[in-house]
Amino acid sequence: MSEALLIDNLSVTFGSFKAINELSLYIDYGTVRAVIGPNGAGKTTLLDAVTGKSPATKGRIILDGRTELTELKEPEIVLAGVGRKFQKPSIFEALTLEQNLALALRSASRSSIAEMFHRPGSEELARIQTVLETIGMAGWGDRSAGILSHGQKQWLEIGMLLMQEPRVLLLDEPVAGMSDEETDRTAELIMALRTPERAIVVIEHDMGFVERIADRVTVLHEGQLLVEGQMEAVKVNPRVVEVYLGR
Ligand SMILES: Nc1ncnc2c1ncn2[C@@H]1O[C@H](COP(=O)(O)OP(=O)(O)OP(=O)(O)O)[C@@H](O)[C@H]1O
Repeated sequence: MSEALLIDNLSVTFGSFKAINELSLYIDYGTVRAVIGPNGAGKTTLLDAVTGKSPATKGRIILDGRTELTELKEPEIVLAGVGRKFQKPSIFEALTLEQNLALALRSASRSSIAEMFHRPGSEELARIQTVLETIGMAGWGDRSAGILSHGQKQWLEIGMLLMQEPRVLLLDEPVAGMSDEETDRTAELIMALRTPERAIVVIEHDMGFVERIADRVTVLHEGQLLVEGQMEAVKVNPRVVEVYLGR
């Protein structure tokens, strides 16, 4: 099987500054990859390049062995199978969970506001129920998203991504601001989302969380790959301790 995501000699430049500097890595289906590193290492920029938010200056980003993402626009990248969760949830608090999930199905194609009031068909309703179960919120479909806790809002947003059935799921600091219990549940959710048809990439500063979920860890430093491997080896690597963990 092809890699879910192949990053090949990627550079992203802002003016004369190289936020990503000739970076190569690949991520297999069925795995969770954590991307760690100090502030400014280029982690968010890497996700921005994958999703088309920041254009690559050089290099290739290949989805599923065939789709060159650097040639696509942001909505096309979503439709190609890349879902991204930003740190701050972008749910609609005035709508119910079900309406949020229904909307997520159409938002990638940038439909009109009128779509908000479209009534979902039976197939769509079934998908919404499955997603609500996956995120541990079965039976909550008709509740307002505005009443959710911080953690629940994050899970709803992950649910909104799942409506698109992404092959690559990108999560930017998914447990920032969460309680220990919410963090535990998020780790369980991510493990449940790790299927053979999907790859998950997580940027995170919570090393305990990374240790629990990551099959492999990529350490970035100044836009380049510092070290890659399993967390047990990465966390005792002297270079990683020097630039990141030991600080
Ligand atoms: N749009 C932009 N214009 C100019 N510089 C940028 C832009 N986006 C990011 N940078 C710079 O690129 C570098 C990498 O930033 P990035 O946000 O990718 O780091 P990070 O590893 O995600 O850091 P953090 O852990 O703080 O989120 C930083 O020096 C940042 O200031």
